[in-house]
Amino acid sequence: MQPDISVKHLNKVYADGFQALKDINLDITPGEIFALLGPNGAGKTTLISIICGIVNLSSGEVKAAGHDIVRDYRKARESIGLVPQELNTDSFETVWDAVSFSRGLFGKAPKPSHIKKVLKDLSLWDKRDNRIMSLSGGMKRRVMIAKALSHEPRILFLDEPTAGVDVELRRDMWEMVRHLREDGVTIILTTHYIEEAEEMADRIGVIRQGEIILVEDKDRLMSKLGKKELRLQLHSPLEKVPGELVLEPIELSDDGYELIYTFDSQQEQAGVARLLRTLGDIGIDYRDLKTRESSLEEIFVGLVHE
Ligand SMILES: Nc1ncnc2c1ncn2[C@@H]1O[C@H](COP(=O)(O)OP(=O)(O)OP(=O)(O)O)[C@@H](O)[C@H]1O
Repeated sequence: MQPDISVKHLNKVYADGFQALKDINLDITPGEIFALLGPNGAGKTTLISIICGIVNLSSGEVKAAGHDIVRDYRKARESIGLVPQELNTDSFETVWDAVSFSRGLFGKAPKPSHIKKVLKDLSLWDKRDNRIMSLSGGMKRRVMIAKALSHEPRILFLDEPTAGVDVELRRDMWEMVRHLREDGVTIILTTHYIEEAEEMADRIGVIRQGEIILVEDKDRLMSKLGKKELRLQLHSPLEKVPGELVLEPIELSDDGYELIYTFDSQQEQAGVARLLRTLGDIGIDYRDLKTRESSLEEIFVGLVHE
């Protein structure tokens, strides 16, 4: 299957000589939700802006829906909807007019049925005759998405879609993004809320100092790099980790009532079984046992600080 976005050996050096992107290679598959994670200044916006034709590339090749973004700019751009980080919505226009106008910018003939569907999908239909400036922040954000979808793009970029929105609205946005995917839209989002990537993404790319350091299926990433923790609450406190267990990745809590065993998801079964057997052999009783998996956030922090 031809990727919806194909980036090959992409480099970006800004006019001041700063190299913001270094040999980026990335393919985005049709219909996936791809989350691009990286610390501030890693190059996320630069990468998105190049794919969307807002910033010029220095070298390399980028295609969107099979069209080269330099040689075939119009076709490439037409296939993309972009919801930028900055809200640009201090407008006297009505929601309906603004969204219809955006479609016109791509040279597409008016299609009120599509505008109506987009506004309904984004719960903006009741607000269609309201001026944008009179809407709440959350509604304005929806208008930005509606504008980005007005010309029926097959690829949607969301740059920090939920920055500064409250938890409830964030959940609404996630729901909306899932619906878009069900409609067949390919979605690429950048986010600082790692929980957002964990919740939504099929695949995750991590960018650090202009380089993509990892691209991985989310579930595989979490099972590959994630750690699990097993906490055993003991009946009576221990003074130190028993000699039989000192070679294991095990710690004793300060009060002596808890043994904490950390293990890779892959080693799981053998290690835990051995541990529990040993505890039985040496007569240590526990009254409760809890496991915890590391979150994507912990994995991410580990990756970017390596
Ligand atoms: N026009 C420019 N000229 C020179 N350097 C720039 C320019 N735009 C961005 N940069 C630099 O390129 C690097 C990447 O910036 P970019 O905005 O792409 O990062 P980001 O990952 O999107 O960060 P954030 O999460 O803060 O939005 C930063 O060091 C930034 O200072």
